[in-house]
Amino acid sequence: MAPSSNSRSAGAVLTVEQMAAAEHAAMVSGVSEWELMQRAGEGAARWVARMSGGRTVSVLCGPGNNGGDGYVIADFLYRSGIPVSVVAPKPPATDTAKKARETCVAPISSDGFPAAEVYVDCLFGYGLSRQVEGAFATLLEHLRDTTGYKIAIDVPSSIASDTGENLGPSLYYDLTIALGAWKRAHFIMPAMAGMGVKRLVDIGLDIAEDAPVLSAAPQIEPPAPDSHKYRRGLLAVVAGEMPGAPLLAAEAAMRSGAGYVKLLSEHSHPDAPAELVVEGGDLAATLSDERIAAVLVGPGLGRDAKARGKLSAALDAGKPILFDADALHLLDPALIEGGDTSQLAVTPHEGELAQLCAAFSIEGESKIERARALHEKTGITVLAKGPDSILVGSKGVRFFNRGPSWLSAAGTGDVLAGIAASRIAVHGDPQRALEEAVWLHSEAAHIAGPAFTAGELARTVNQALECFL
Ligand SMILES: NC(=O)C1=CN([C@@H]2O[C@H](COP(=O)(O)OP(=O)(O)OC[C@H]3O[C@@H](n4cnc5c(N)ncnc54)[C@H](OP(=O)(O)O)[C@@H]3O)[C@@H](O)[C@H]2O)[C@@H](O)CC1
Ligand SMILES: Nc1ncnc2c1ncn2[C@@H]1O[C@H](COP(=O)(O)OP(=O)(O)O)[C@@H](O)[C@H]1O
Ligand SMILES: [K+]
Repeated sequence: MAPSSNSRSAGAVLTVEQMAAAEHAAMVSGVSEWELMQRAGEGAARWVARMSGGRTVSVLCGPGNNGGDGYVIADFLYRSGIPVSVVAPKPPATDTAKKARETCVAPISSDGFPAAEVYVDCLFGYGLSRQVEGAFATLLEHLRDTTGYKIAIDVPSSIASDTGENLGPSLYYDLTIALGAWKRAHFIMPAMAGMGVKRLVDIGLDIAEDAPVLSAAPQIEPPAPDSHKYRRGLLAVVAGEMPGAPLLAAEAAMRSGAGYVKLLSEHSHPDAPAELVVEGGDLAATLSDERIAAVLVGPGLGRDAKARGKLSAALDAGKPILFDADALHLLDPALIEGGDTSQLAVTPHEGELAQLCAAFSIEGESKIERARALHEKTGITVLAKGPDSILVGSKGVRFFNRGPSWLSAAGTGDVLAGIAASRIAVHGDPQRALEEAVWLHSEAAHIAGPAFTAGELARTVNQALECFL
C-alpha cells in the first residue's frame, strides 16, 4: 500500500489536466485507480484520525472519486474504532467510488446533517465542473454554519481547482488535505485563504520535473571567510523624485546580505542612515563602476522623461537590475531591445503586472498565465507579488504560502525590492534572489508582529535572515 519510492510529487502544483495525466501515467505503469484511491484515502484518514482525537466524525461524500476517498476514509476510521458516519446525497457514479462504498463498513445515510465534532468534506475534488446546487449546496451551507472542526479533502468542495473560483457556498476550513500533488487553488487567492492548514498526502505519482512547484525554504549562505564589502555584493539603489521609497529599499537591502549599499541620488538625504553611502554625480558614469554587482531602480523614481533617462542609464550599464514600482510603468520593448534580459527582474503587483502586459502586448486569463507569458516573451524574471505571489523565471514557476496579511501596508513593496536586489548583488541569480526575498519578507513580517510600518519591517530583515542560515 505504500507509495513507490521514486515518487516525485513533493511540491508540484498541478492543473486538473496535469493531475489527471499523472494519475493516468500511474495506471499505465500498473497501479490501479483503486490502489491510488486506497493510498489517498488512507493517507488522508491518518490525518483525520490524528486531528479528531476521538471526537465524532461525519464524512460528506459526493458522486465522484472525491466521494470515493470519503468512503475509504470513513471505513478506515470505523475500523480504527473512531465514531464515524457518512452522508451521501447521491450514489457513486464511478466504478472505483462504487467499490469504495461497497467495502465501507461505516454507517451511510443519504440525507440529513448529522451532529458531529469533526466534518470531512469529500463532496467534490478537482472534478468540480459547475456551480454547486441542491442537496450538495445545502450540505455545504450546514457545514459553513457549524462550529465543528472542518477538513477539506483534496480541495474544498465549492472551489474550482485551476482558478480558485468559488462555485458554491463559501466557507472556512481548519485543515485541507491535498492528495497526490498540490493543485493551483491551494496557492491562489481567495481560495487559499479559506483552506486553513494545508497538508499533502503522497500517493506515489511520478510528476514531470518542470512542473510548477511550491517554493521550499531557501538556504542562505553566510559570507565566505575571506569576504570583503565588495565581494559580498555592492548594490546601487537609483533614487528619483521621492526620497522615502528608495531609502526604505536601501534600509532593507543593507540587512539582506549585500556588503555595501549606495543610494545614487542628485538630492541630499539628511534622513539617510550613516551606513548608507549617498552618491550624486552623473548616473551613467557612477553606474560604470565595475564593482557594482546589481542595480535597483523604480521605488520613488517618478515617471517623467528624467526617470526614463535613469532607467535607460541603468540598462546601458549592462548589470543585473531589479525594476519595481515606477520603473514598471516605464519599461517597454524598446528599452530592453538587444540587452541581456536574463539578468533583469521585475516585482509587479496586480496593477503593475497589468501595465507591463499592456506595454509588452501580453494577454492571459489569470495572474500565472500573464506572469508566465511576460517571462516567455521577454526573458525577464517575474515575481507577480501579492497575498498569492507567483515567481516565473528560467528555472520554472514557484508558488508560495501566504505571508502575514499585515504586509498590506504602504511601502512593504519597497522593502521587498530592497531585499531582492540585495540578494541579486550577493549571488547574481535573479530567480533565486526573488525566491529568497519572498521568504525573508514574510519571515520579517512574522518577527515584526502586528501593524508594523514598512521602516520597522525593513529593520527586521536581518533577524529574518537568521531563520534561513
Ligand atoms: N483519479 C484518480 O486516480 C484519483 C482521484 N482521487 C480523487 O478523485 C478526485 C477527482 O475525482 P473525479 O474526477 O471523479 O471528480 P470529483 O471531484 O469527485 O467530482 C466529479 C463528480 O461530481 C460531478 N459533479 C461535478 N460538479 C458538480 C456539481 N457542481 N454538482 C453536482 N455534481 C457535480 C461529476 O458528475 P458530472 O459532471 O459527470 O455530472 C462527477 O460525478 C480527486 O479530487 C481526488 O479526491 C484520489 O482518490 C486519487 C486517485
Ligand atoms: N494581504 C496580504 N497578505 C500577504 N502579503 C501581502 C498582502 N498584501 C500585500 N502583501 C505583500 O506586501 C507587498 C506590497 O507591495 P506593494 O503593493 O508594492 O506596496 P507598496 O507599493 O506600498 O510598497 C508585496 O510584497 C505583497 O506581496
Ligand atoms: K472536497
